[in-house]
Amino acid sequence: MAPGRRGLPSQHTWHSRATAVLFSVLSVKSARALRELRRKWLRAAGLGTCAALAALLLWGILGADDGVTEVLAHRGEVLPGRFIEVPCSEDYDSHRRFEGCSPTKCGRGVTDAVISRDEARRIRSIAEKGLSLGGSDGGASILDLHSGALSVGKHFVNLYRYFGDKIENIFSEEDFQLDVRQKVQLAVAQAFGVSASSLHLTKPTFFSRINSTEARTAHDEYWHAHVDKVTYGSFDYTSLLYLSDYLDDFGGGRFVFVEEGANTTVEPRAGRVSFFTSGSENLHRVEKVHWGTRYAITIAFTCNPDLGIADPALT
Ligand SMILES: O=C(O)CCC(=O)C(=O)O
Ligand SMILES: [Fe+2]
Repeated sequence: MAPGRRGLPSQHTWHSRATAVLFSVLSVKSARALRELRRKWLRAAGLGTCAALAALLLWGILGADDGVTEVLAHRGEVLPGRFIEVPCSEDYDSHRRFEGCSPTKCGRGVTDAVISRDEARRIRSIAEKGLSLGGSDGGASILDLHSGALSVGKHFVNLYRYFGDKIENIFSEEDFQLDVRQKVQLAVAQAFGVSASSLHLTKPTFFSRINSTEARTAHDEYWHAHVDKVTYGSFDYTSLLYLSDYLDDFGGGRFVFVEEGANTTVEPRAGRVSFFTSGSENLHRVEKVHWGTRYAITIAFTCNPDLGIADPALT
């Protein structure tokens, strides 16, 4: 062996060492890369878990807010009729009873077979015409064709007084000749086993238009749970005729029967009639409308002939 080369690593040995160094550098690098990858993966998994937990929490909060457990009427179905009986509250005992009319059978029903979608469209155009004359500054406007009350800004005006004879240019005789009241009255009477002639239209019976504009006055706060018999006094049977479609015309705005742990919704659909006895067995509210415009009519019936009103007419 040449002395000069003693002690020097052979090419092979050097190469091996270089490879070893390279490998150890690589293995340090790859271990670091692996650690980095694991850290990234853990971070992504952690973020994913957090997002899933947040979504669950949000869903829980929103779900708890609505507490909806059952849908009495889906927007997409066409119901010939659905009726759920519920025990009557004692609310009717503190009012004068009218035999054969005051509720002894209580409950709630929905039908899509009483008012056609075409009728609903015509009625909606009356609501649109009337409400276009005014409208609340907040999200909820009403038009009561019987009393003439119309939301304007933060108040109400009397449509008939305010517009006088011009009203005849706005509404046609035909607008007032729709026999919606009569059809709804028959459906309500039939469902509750009372005679239609014992029911009388009562006030307020009104069109409502709701959008997502922020409330300005208490009149705009339509979303609070309430009992119609308490709120309106004369009501024995409440009916609602919907004039627009949930999720096509507006979002939010479902009707909710409020019960402990078992809320039930009615999803509005043009032509859908929802009706129920007006006592606290049917505590209810309307969800806030998030987008679009929701049109409906509240048509109320009383058993007390003294509290009855005539059908709206051009006065
Ligand atoms: O428009 C609705 O769905 C409900 C209205 C209501 O509760 C009422 O007018 O008392
Ligand atoms: Fe109500």
